[in-house]
Amino acid sequence: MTRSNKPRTTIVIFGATGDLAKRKLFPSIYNLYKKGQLSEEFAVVGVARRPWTNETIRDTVRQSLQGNDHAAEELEEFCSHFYYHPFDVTSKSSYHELNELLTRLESNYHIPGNRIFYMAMAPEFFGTIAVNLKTEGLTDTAGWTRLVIEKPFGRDYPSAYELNEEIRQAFDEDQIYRIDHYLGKEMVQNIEVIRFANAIFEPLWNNRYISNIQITSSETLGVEDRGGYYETSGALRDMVQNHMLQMVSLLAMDPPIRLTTNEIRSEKIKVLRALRPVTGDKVHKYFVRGQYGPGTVNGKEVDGYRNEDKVDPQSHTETFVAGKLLIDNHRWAGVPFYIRTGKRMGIKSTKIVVQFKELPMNLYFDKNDVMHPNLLIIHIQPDEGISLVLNGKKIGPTGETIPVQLDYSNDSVDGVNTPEAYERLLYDCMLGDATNFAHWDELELSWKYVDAISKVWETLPAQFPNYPSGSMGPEESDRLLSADGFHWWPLDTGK
Ligand SMILES: NC(=O)C1=CN([C@@H]2O[C@H](COP(=O)(O)OP(=O)(O)OC[C@H]3O[C@@H](n4cnc5c(N)ncnc54)[C@H](OP(=O)(O)O)[C@@H]3O)[C@@H](O)[C@H]2O)C=CC1
Ligand SMILES: O=C1O[C@H](COP(=O)(O)O)[C@@H](O)[C@H](O)[C@H]1O
Repeated sequence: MTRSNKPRTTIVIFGATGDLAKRKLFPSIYNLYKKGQLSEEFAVVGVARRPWTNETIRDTVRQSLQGNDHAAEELEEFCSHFYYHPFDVTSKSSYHELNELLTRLESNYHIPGNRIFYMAMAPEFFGTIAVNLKTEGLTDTAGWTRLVIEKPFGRDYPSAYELNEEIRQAFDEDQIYRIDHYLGKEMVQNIEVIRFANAIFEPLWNNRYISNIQITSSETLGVEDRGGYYETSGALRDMVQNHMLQMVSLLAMDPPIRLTTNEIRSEKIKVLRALRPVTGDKVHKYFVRGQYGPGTVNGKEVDGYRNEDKVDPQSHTETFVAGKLLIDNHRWAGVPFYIRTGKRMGIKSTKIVVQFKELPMNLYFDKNDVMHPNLLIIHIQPDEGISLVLNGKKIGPTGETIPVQLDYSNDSVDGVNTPEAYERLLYDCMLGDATNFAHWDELELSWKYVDAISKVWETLPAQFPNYPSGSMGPEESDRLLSADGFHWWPLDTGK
């Protein structure tokens, strides 16, 4: 790896004492370090209110890496690059002191003023911090400065717009890296390759050959300790506005003319522009919401959502969403994209199933009434891979057809341990590659799409809870597909 692939950088983590930093960011930075993707000359500065010291943050980093395979000496060397700065987001002097620390570290580590500011604290501070970074001179360096913004980016279009305007006072669009961690997942990134590097798929990737596409992201966990946040969000804002619509865009976009950030983003944006808005009465026809009640998940009895910590016992917040999306363009007219996501479901799985249309005529009608449709399954997590379901001859004299499956699994490739989404995204940010981050135009369109749905849901209380924990969501979700003559493919299809 050449030096240009490992820019000398300081990473400033706002919210370094929090959960995200400990669970995702520290281990990701460590993995980059171990793989040699970080320059030896780097510094990480943790910022939060708690009166921690450099030693406290280094201890926390050590704890967060427990269970990782590492040599003690290597770990100590890694931790020595971590610094802590107690901070008040509204105090100018906090920014001045931080700037002094950064300047000192840049001199010690020969870092040419490259700074990543990572916003990992409550979203209400994102705008204030961004503006202060500019006004107090922290973006005024000899190198580049980039702002990484965690979700949620607003809670609807107006609040997202306001936040964006605030941030744009301080950073240009090309300096802003809005995280959608699904875009860092190995198999989400593979969607593009499967589509654009295989002659057998792209010619069929349209409404002549595909009957429907199903995207499921189901979780077995409930809201855990995030009840407070989730009450203001719900599954539509938490998962659909970002991760689910990002996957729809990647599946539906036209081939970009080049694999550059701008060309890819431009094609994804066209998909979001072509989404048929779901408004008024249509919301009940095209979207289903659910909330989990008590039940059994992985053999364990669990409470319903309304009994979770920091949740209103009468809450109308949805923990499940299924929807039918239509894309009004030549390629996709008439092809439903079904999405489904929920908490406390029977299985943890993110999967895409592309169902191809039937052949015009079934030559094997006397042996099989119905032929199994061809399926392309993209396994995103926890297993990573691709399956193709074809029809073959059943062994023996009957001449019947049976579905046969070709499987590729990332796990079966020797020595492959696919990087964590955060690891990949941090590295992209260091390299200045914003392809796998959300552009403002994508946020604008996706918020407007989901706002129309939440507007209707907010006016009409739901009959909650309407699915037991451990199930696959409310029955209406099945009816959404059966009304069109389809069904959700079981999540163990292609395993
Ligand atoms: N945790 C996760 O898995 C995920 C989190 N996110 C997003 O990441 C962000 C952080 O989440 P998470 O780590 O879970 O949150 P936590 O509540 O665990 O941490 C919040 C952090 O912000 C700091 N903080 C809070 N108020 C202030 C303040 N006034 N001045 C300075 N620091 C402050 C806290 O430290 P202190 O109390 O010491 O000041 C703490 O370090 C949120 O936007 C969240 O939505 C996104 C996806 C997943
Ligand atoms: O962004 C979020 O994603 C997680 C699910 O992520 P995954 O990588 O485990 O699929 C979800 O639990 C959380 O509520 C949401 O904020």
